[in-house]
This record gives sequence, structure tokens and C-alpha cells, in this order.
Amino acid sequence: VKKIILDCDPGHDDAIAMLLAHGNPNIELLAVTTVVGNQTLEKVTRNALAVARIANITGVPFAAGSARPLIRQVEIAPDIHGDSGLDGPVLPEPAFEVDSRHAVDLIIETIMSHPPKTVTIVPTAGLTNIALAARLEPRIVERVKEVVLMGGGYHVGNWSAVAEFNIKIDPEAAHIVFNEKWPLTMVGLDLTHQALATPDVVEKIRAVGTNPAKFVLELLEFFGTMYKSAQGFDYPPVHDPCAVAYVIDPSVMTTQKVPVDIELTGTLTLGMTVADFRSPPPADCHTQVAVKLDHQRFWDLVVDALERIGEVK
Ligand SMILES: Nc1ccc([C@@H]2N[C@H](CO)[C@@H](O)[C@H]2O)cc1
Ligand SMILES: [Ca+2]
Repeated sequence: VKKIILDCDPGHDDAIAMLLAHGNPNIELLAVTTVVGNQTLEKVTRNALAVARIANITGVPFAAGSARPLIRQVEIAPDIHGDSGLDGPVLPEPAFEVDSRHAVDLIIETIMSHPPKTVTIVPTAGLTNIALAARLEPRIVERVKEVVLMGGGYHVGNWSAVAEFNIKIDPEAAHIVFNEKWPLTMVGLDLTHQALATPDVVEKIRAVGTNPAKFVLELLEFFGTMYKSAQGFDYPPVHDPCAVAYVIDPSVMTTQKVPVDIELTGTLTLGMTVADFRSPPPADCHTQVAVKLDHQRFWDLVVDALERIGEVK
């Protein structure tokens, strides 16, 4: 079983990532932490607790983290996720309160209280909490098993021509996270733009026939409409569960070992994940990027997780 910390900003696709992590038997969700991103910290934290109620996630601490990037001003994404950050479905009242600890403390405590190389960090949002954790407790860097993040893109951007939202909203935090020497897998837009929720996928989810599945359909309906109007996609790319899917079964996508660094000063390129494909990669290269997704197997994992969650009233 893979033990993970999910650091997220729900967010329609973050919500589906959480359901995948909760439903898949090979994943143990040790903690869920939130950070400003798709919406304000308050809104994404409330949304995370609502998802927990919908999927009946119990016994897992949820802690709120940074309300803003390390240096820059807050940038949110209402044009895709709406004013609540999880527009579309009606959200239930949370079943439990957010943990009293700060997300950064919970991340550190979780890693330091488990054996070395057993905890995987799965960020699906800006990297502010992860950067702060590495600075507050540098020992987590060699203790974590690996970092598998949704973010960046080696040939694709969405928040600028060449930068992806999770990186661009806090590029200094991303620079810290990509330059620590932990094993890091970047599941970027190059990969996640292959994870389209096509009509055949929607029908398989509909066939699950439970309330959590209905919640996912409502998420995809809104997400799809906004992606069509804002970015001209016929079907929405569901980014964040791709990172969880890699943890579940790395063979669901191909990867390539390449050095990646973050642009911090470019006028046109701020927040770009610059991947150096010149071969061979340096022997000490600790980063790899995701390239090709097995679309069918990916979505089968999501549907399977929903089936295993079953009905929740
Ligand atoms: N336009 C847009 C902006 C932000 C996101 C969020 N950021 C990442 C994709 O860029 C995902 O984690 C998703 O939650 C998705 C689309
Ligand atoms: Ca996200």
C-alpha cells in the first residue's frame, strides 16, 4: 500500500483526485492539506471537507495551509472552478472540522512519524506548503519516498503561453521544490491534456449509479462547460487524478528522466518548467516528466475507485 499526503486546492479535478486516492485499495490517504490556488484558502478548505463528506472519508486529518504564495500576490481561477471553487454540485455541510494544525506542520509530522521512504507527497496545487515544509524541516527531503506532483508542462502552458497555473502562482515555491534532491515526478499538462473526460468516460461514471458518482458527473458537467468557454476544449482535461494514478500504477503512463528547473525572472517565461531533453540526462538527475497516458486504464482506475466507495447517503 502506498501512503500519501494529498496537498490540494479543490478544485474540480482535485476533488476527483481525492476520490481516486480514497477509493483505490493500493493507496492509504494519511493526510489532506489545502493551499490557496483555484480559490481562496478558506474556500478550497471548505470544499475539501465537503468532498470528504460526500465520499465518507473518515479518520484522515484535513489541515489548511498557506493563504498566499511565498512572495507574490494571490491569483485564483474562478473562470474554470467558479466562485466557490467547486461550482456545479450542491455541497453538503462538512462532517468534521479542519485540523487545528497548520498544513505545513501536519506534512512534517506525518513524514517524520512514518519510517523513511514510506510516505509519498502528492501536490495537486501551488507548491507553497511543500516549499515551506522543506525549509522548516529539511530532513523531510531525504525521508520522503518521492514527490509526485500535478503541475508544469515541458511543452504546454495554460496560465501563460509557457507556464502552468500551479507553478506560475508561486514560482519561487516551485523553484524550491524542484531543486530539493528528492525524487520528483512532474505530471504536467503534456500528460494531463490527454486525460479528457470524453462521453464514453462520462457514461461509465454514470453507470456507477451512486451519489459520489453523481457528484463527479456534476463536477465534470461544470468543469467541461468552463473549459469549453475559457480554453476551447471539447472535453475537459482532468489533471489532478493523473498524479494519484501514477502513484497507484506507474505503468499507466510513460515517463522520461530530464532535468527540470523553474524560470523566476523571464518576462514571457515566468513560471515555466524548463526541461532539458538533451541526452543523456545527468547521472544525478532526480526529476522525471510524464509523457504518454494510457487513457483507458487511467479512467478505469477512477471508475473502479467510485465503485469501491459505493453508495454514501
Ligand atoms: N485553467 C485552469 C487553472 C487552474 C487549474 C488547476 N491547476 C492545475 C492545472 O493547471 C490543476 O491542479 C487544476 O486544479 C486548472 C485549469
Ligand atoms: Ca489543483
